[in-house]
Amino acid sequence: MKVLISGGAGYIGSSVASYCLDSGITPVVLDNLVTGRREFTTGRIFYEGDIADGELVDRIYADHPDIHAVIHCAALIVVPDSVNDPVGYYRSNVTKTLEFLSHLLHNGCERLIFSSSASVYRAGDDFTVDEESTVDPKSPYARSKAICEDIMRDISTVTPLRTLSLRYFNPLGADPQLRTGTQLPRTRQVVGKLIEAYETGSPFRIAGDGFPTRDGSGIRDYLHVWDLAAAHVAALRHYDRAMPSGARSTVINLGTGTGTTVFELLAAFNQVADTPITSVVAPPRPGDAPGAFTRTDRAARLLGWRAERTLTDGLRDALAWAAVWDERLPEPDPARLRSSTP
Ligand SMILES: O=c1ccn([C@@H]2O[C@H](COP(=O)(O)OP(=O)(O)O[C@H]3O[C@H](CO)[C@H](O)[C@H](O)[C@H]3O)[C@@H](O)[C@H]2O)c(=O)[nH]1
Repeated sequence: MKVLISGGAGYIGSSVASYCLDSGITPVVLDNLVTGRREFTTGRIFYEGDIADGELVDRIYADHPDIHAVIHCAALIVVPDSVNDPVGYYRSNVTKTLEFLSHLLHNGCERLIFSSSASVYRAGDDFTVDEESTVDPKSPYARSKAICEDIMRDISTVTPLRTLSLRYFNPLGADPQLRTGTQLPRTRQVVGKLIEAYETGSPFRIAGDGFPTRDGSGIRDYLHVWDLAAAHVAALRHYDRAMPSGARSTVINLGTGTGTTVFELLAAFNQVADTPITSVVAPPRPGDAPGAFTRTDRAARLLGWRAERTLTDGLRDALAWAAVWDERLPEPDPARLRSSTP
């Protein structure tokens, strides 16, 4: 089986590509390398360019007429950046996705898997959500994902293209073989901040302890990126089963089913790290929500998939990835980051 992965040089896309290779599936990577890493494409079929570039998409299909499905991961993902630059975010995530979809339709694509986000949900009082929970995106980033899902649903109704949206909770860790991982060693996400505290000796800042959770800190559903990648391969293999009752589009949540607070995450990190880190309670980040974790029944039923790796596995692999990162990957060129938009 051959699969086109947009954003296949990013954190999730490259992990999915690695998992595909290990499963006997050939990934064809399309990435403009604005945030993706060329190093993650080494030895893989790779097209450098934009998802909105119709000629390029036509060329990919001409070169690979046996593409069975498309996994669309390419997107900008930083929530605060999306608040400051809604035009750029809607252009990258919505307008370009619409262009990409039209080029895929033109080339006869019938199966799409879309990287969506748990951030589209409004969580209930017990912090759990499932696929029937209210969609109430709070940032341009989250709204761009919800809009894309709506666009895909409309397109699926009247074209041969069926769409499966996978709503990710919080990925962490790296490919256990350390071929791919986060593009930067210290991401802005919480695990990046824990690693930064570990490496620099500065205290980790717990962003708020006044949320209505069991210990006051934010709660999330942390999912090993290798489990997340496995879910994509399950989705490729069980695509028809994932569309119950002849549905043309559906959504599935990908999480572990377990909520972890920041205090609990910190304790787990200190179990894994050889030197424990210190912490301070800081104010919450602007716009931060208490958080949510997912019920996992639909993913189990439709994909036959459940997360298998533990939080400890994820933190250990994140630390291992950070340790090899400096020797493997040079700093990205800041001029390139500034000058281009995916
Ligand atoms: O230095 C930090 C950073 C984070 N946190 C806490 O850690 C938890 C997780 O924060 P993350 O930033 O790792 O994750 P979020 O769920 O808040 O947001 C993540 O998921 C979003 C989509 O749901 C976007 O992808 C976003 O870029 C990504 O950071 C939150 O409770 C946050 O308050 C801290 O305590 N200290």
